[in-house]
Amino acid sequence: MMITTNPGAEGPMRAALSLCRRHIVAAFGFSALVNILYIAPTLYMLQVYDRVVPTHGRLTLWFLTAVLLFALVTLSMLDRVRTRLLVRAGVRLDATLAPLLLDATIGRPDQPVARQALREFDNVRQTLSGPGVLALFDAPWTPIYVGVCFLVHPVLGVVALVGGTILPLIAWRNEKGTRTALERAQIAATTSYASQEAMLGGAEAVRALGMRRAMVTRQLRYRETMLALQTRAGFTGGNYMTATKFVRLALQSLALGLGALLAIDNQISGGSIFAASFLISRALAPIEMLIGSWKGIAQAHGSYLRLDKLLTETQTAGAVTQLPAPKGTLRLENVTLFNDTRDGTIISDVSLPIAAGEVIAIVGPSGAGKSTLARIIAGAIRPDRGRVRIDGADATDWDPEQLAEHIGYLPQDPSLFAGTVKENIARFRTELAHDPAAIDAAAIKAAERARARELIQRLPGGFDHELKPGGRGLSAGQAQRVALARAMFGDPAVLILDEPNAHLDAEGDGALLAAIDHYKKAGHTILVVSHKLGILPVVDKLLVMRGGRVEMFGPRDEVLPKIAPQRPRAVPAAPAKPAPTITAPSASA
Ligand SMILES: Nc1ncnc2c1ncn2[C@@H]1O[C@H](COP(=O)(O)OP(=O)(O)OP(=O)(O)O)[C@@H](O)[C@H]1O
Repeated sequence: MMITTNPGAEGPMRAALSLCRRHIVAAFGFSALVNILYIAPTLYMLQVYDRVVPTHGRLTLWFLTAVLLFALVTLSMLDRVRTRLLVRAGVRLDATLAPLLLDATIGRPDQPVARQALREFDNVRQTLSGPGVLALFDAPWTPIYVGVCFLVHPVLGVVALVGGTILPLIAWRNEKGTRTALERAQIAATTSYASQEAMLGGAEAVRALGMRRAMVTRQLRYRETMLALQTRAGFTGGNYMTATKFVRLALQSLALGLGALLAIDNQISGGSIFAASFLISRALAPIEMLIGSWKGIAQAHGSYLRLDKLLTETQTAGAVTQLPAPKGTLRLENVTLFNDTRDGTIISDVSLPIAAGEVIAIVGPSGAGKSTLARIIAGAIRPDRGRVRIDGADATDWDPEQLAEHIGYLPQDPSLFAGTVKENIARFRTELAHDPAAIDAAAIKAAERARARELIQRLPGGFDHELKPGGRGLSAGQAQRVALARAMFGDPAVLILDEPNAHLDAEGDGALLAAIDHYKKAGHTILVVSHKLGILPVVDKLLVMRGGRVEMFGPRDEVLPKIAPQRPRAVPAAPAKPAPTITAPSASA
């Protein structure tokens, strides 16, 4: 079932939980039966002391024992069933939420909670079927046990009532005393794990640059913060746990003593002494268990809230109308992107018309915002203001996965993944149970379009060459050409290539130029971010960026003399040597 968020409606986590409501309600119902059966040993004890021992009734003892064993076997089975119901609820929750959470992690990789989302979710799922939740289900039975104590004798009832009042107070103090520390510890842990993951991603550079000890020290500092907060919460929780144990043991013993006094005065039977102590212990057990498991419950609750926020923020609208395949007309309207602190912009008010079939080179100095603009047009990030229109329709009106089929994007860092070269080129469509033969054919065609087929076939295993995590196993130039083939998979109407020739040799440069030329002739729209002149022969227009703004935009032959007056007038047909770089004029020029 699809979970969507409407303003004012229940959050996505709650909506998912409500899908498991039947399991949870059933587990609660079984808890009621379990708690009724927990009285069986007490009744057995009463009967043995008060009926069997005085009358020497062996047969009665056999009968009572048989009934008790039957009750205990039933209790164990019911206990097992309620635990299994909660585990099943967890599995169901996983089936509903794991795809949404994985999707959300891709949507917000900048957030530590997104990086740890599945770990946080596993925490919630395991807590759901853990002893803390069972204790929560048992807790409503505490007043009933206290009531039964009153039935044995009002004095013993008062002792149970004292325990039933003091322990929830301790539990409440425990919750108040540890909540903030636990929340902070959890956030510190999430940040620490996320930073560790990032460090491992750059482990090679860390080793080569002699940053090993420095990075370990920094990582330990994060852990220290996390440990200090966890220790503080642990100490506070431990104090309350000790107090709980003391109160329970003291009241249990007191009940024995008082019971003995009452028995001496012939107000209760001998068996009732032990029965009352047992009932008090049973009445207080869930509260004691709750205090003991509170850390886990509070952490799971924190995770629940963070995941709910993440899902609410990243959820895409439900079904959107399927639009026809675009021809490739682009229009940028006041596209603006703020920086992280939102006190400045990375892209400011960019408005551009790009006709279908045009080839645009985006140039400008480092940090001008070229890659960021390319990422926005490719749909990798959303602008904070303004819109990108494709064939007149706002890009956000498209189903992102459907739109991505019509956009080929080559990021600055090739971003290949563990898997075969073919799987990477085919954008892992093999995972979606599409026709494998058609995917193979499309992957080979894309490699041919990118002029990368020969290069791939020279690899061990060719198209089935396995890449390691992070796409390792190829040279930078090879990776770039495989990523170019991936961009061209499915002959998309729009191609956005960010520094496609950054790592290419002369052969690669030529191949790239031929590939772009082919797409241009076929009427595809192409945007190329580049510092190199090699692509100029196929370029129609130049977009010059500076400081996140459009500095110049127009036909190549009009813009080029203004930004590179030192260049020879004729545009080279193809670079014989490594291509020189395109430089925008300095701000003062
Ligand atoms: N992920 C990010 N988070 C925050 N700021 C970013 C991010 N990526 C880029 N920036 C900022 O955006 C600005 C533009 O960066 P961008 O990568 O778009 O420049 P560029 O013109 O492509 O540079 P280059 O030619 O060096 O690749 C930079 O000042 C950079 O600090």
